Amino acid sequence: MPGTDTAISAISLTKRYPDVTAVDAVDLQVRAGEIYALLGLNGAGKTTLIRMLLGMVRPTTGSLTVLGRPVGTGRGGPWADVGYLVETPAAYPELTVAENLHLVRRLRHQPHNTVGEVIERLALTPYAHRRARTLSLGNAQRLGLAKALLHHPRLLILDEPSNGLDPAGVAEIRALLHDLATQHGVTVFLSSHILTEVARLATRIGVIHQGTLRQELDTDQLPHHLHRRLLVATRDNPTAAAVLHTAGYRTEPHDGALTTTDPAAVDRPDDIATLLVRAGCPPTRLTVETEDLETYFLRLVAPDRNQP
Ligand SMILES: Nc1ncnc2c1ncn2[C@@H]1O[C@H](COP(=O)(O)OP(=O)(O)OP(=O)(O)O)[C@@H](O)[C@H]1O
Repeated sequence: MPGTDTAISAISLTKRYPDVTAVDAVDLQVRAGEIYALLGLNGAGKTTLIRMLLGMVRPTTGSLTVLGRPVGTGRGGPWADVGYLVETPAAYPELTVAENLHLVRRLRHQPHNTVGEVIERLALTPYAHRRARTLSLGNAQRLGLAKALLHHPRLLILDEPSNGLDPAGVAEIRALLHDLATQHGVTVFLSSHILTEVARLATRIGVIHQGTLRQELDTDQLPHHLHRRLLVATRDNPTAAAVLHTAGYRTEPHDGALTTTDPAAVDRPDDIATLLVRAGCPPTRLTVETEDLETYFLRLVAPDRNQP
């Protein structure tokens, strides 16, 4: 049984469609107060998993509790404490932003002033009296987030919340979600296909690929997972390679230089420099390169894909 500090608990959660297993035996525990990012390529199973969390899609097998309550498609779930945004949010197109929010407010039994507050919080003040159908994609997304947040939920479940936002909007939403989690104890579960973005926001990342959860990692451990290599160039690379080989380092030629992933070399480039200077082959270039986050992500989810 999940404890009270568990916001989401899924055990062997599976959704099979006739042609594809969209989510395949996923075990997931999200702790209260975490910002958990589900990361995956298009078609990985993110939306299906999120729809199951919200009771919009019935799992084929597996069990699921949200805020300690079993999720069914009927009434009586944890929904009063949950805010959500799934794909491009729907709004009444002929109603204004404020009117749309007042409708949600009445359904959620919230006081009148919550609408003004959430409009301000989501930087929607200039658009409050614009019809929803005239909003840009980014502002429609903001309206969707406003609807999700209006009733001060304890858990936010967001499918691609940065979808359609420009870089300033992405940064704003990131700051907002960070503030909700750290200052107000809100648990945030979100999906994304952009590792660089979630790496700046999430406390934990789950990588989903072809319906299975391939890896979970704490974001602060991310640097330890990135591949590193030492790149060294000299005026005579074949001789340098021979010197390093004799000293026990395996190198490979790369673009006018030599590279090695040997941790002893990557951690101590000064040793390599000393060795080469003593052999009369001083380095003209010596750098440690760290894999970028996107390359790491692709390596995790699609090792068979051609990478640059
Ligand atoms: N209602 C459905 N009927 C049949 N197959 C479906 C259905 N919904 C999703 N799928 C399939 O399940 C798989 C996972 O889809 P899903 O939408 O969950 O992925 P996703 O990670 O959210 O992708 P994206 O980033 O493109 O939104 C895909 O192969 C998709 O075609």
